[in-house]
Amino acid sequence: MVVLAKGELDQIALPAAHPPPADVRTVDLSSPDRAVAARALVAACEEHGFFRATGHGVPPALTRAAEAASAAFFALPQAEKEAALQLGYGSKCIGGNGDLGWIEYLLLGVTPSGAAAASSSSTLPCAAAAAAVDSSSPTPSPLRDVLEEYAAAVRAMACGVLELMAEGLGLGPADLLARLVTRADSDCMLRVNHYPPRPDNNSFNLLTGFGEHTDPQIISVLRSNGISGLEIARRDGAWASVPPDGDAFFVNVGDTLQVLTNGRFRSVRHRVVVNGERSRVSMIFFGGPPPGERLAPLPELLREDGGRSRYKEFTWKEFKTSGCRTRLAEDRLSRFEN
Ligand SMILES: O=C(O)CCC(=O)C(=O)O
Ligand SMILES: [Fe+2]
Repeated sequence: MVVLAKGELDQIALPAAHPPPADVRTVDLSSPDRAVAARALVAACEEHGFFRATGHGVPPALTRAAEAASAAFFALPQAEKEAALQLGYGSKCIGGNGDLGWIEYLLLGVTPSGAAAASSSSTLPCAAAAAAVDSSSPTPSPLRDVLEEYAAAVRAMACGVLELMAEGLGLGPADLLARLVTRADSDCMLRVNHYPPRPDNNSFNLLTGFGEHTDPQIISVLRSNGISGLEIARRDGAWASVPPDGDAFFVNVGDTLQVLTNGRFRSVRHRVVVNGERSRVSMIFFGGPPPGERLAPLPELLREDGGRSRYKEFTWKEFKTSGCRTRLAEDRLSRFEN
């Protein structure tokens, strides 16, 4: 349940609008013709910063199990959910700076060796979010176990995406990008979002589920149940709705990848609108680099741009610390532009 105080419903109400469907490109990650798939991936990242991934290798039964276990958790009484500290439960507050949504969620820091509740309520840049709560002797949790297994499978897929991307961009070695999200200290997270149906006594048709933003990490890999709500901003700024797809995953370019590619790839602005009578459940893996990683346009790509870097160098920790003070919709990269 999402418990809103007086006046908060007005803050998350949205004007009625029905954006057209987004023209989402599909990339088959298991295509026998890798060069074709790599070109399609690069074109999609340049154009929208967003694509649908098929041939992803994540077992459908694992995805279904993770989603069903999450849905069962969200159906528990509120007090039980709030007591589940090891799962990083939160509701309505997105980040620490006043952004509200019709949402409840679980947020776990994931390392190659396991998952633990994140010590912050945000996947947005915030220094504290990097540090997962100590998981050395966690309380047994079947839900966390299945989410951990799911996160490992999606991380492997994200690595496949980043390897194909490196190939498409002509970068070497093959794991130049993938290794940023596979190190023991990589700052990766799994977020499970639940958008309950619209409240009955609500005079508004549409509510903000998750307000507009870009994801700060390198890459985000999202899947949702069959309920619509995700929208992406096109280059002209207009919103377009993403038709739900129960089998495929959606991949977002994050701010960090925009920087690494010197702006060639676009960190896609997106939001979730709650418009329905049925719950939406989405699970998103965020692939972020280690805190001390120095981030700047890759030299190979700079050469193509005549050596002109659009961004100053910064570490992931610096980016998160600076982003801590921002509201959700802010352009967090602007202060790092040259
Ligand atoms: O729940 C969704 O479908 C997307 C949410 C999102 O953009 C995020 O958690 O960063
Ligand atoms: Fe996002």
